[in-house]
Amino acid sequence: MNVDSLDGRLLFAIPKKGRLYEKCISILAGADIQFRRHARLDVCLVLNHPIALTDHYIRVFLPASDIPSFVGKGNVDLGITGHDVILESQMQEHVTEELRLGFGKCALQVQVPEAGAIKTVEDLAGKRVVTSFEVLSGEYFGKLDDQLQLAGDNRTKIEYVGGSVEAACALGLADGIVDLVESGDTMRAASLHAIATVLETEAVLIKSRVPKHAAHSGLISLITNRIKGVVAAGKYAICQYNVSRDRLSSAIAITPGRRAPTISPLETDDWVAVSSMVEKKKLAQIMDDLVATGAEDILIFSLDNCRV
Ligand SMILES: Nc1ncnc2c1ncn2[C@@H]1O[C@H](COP(=O)(O)OP(=O)(O)OP(=O)(O)O)[C@@H](O)[C@H]1O
Ligand SMILES: O=P(O)(O)OC[C@H]1O[C@H](OP(=O)(O)OP(=O)(O)O)[C@H](O)[C@@H]1O
Repeated sequence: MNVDSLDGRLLFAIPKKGRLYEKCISILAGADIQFRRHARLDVCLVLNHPIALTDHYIRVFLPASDIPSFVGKGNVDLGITGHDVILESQMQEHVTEELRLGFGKCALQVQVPEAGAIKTVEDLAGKRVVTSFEVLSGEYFGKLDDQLQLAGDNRTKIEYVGGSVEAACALGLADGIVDLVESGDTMRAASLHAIATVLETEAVLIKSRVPKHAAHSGLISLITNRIKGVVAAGKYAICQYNVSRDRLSSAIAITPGRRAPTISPLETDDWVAVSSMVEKKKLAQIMDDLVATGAEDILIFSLDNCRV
């Protein structure tokens, strides 16, 4: 593909590797945006789109950490990356976070050796901190140093490393680190523990505040709505059950739905069937409560996709 073929097309960046990659691919597959990626080529044409999209849309694979600045400067129209990465690259004024995507959830935490003398961030202030997040860590310890009135050489020393941050204390490079924690396995394996949280983060869909092509705005909304549908389908399920009319109001209070539940008559006069959207993470409690209220034949259906 030559560079001219990018002209006028909508560009959508997703991380080329790493923690967010697989989920991004499955979200875009759910939005029915198909593509073929050639070996060693980080730009690829979308294959399948309905007439309005054909030849207007290109997927670009970039390092997660570069996506905010490409989108923020308007070179790329849409992107998926971590909220943490947007703040670290100081692009929050230049992009809008359109949608939280519900994956890539973790926390940026201050960590120190479990067995060491440092127990609090105040103990760590003024010492050496190693991190890949030097902007966010600099802001965090800058405020702390100010509060503790540390000046000059007594202020916290932040040093950047590109990876394996968790090894820095054991190697004698740092007194503490700032790094991402999800399960805590990496932290525990390095005999570290967290003493403060700098930031909670998850993957987000972003768009530029300064788009280069105003003509893309319709396509951007269409893609955003498709992705919203895929994300909502992952969050909700359909709950269907039968309940007697005299218990209907208490059952509806348990499953109010997004707008309202669908209620259908059954052949038996005094019973109805109820169908309602429910949050997946509340399913077990909802089913317990429905049983307790007298509902029967409770069925849960997964959603493949939706528009809500
Ligand atoms: N353990 C984790 N659990 C959940 N999300 C994570 C985790 N680690 C990283 N992330 C999210 O994924 C983003 C990219 O992290 P990842 O470690 O995959 O980057 P990478 O591809 O190795 O980095 P780079 O492209 O800068 O080399 C992070 O900024 C964060 O938002
Ligand atoms: O709490 P956990 O579940 O162990 O996750 C945390 C780890 O995940 C990330 O690194 P990743 O494994 O993506 O590799 P990287 O260090 O090469 O970025 C992060 O930098 C931590 O090291």
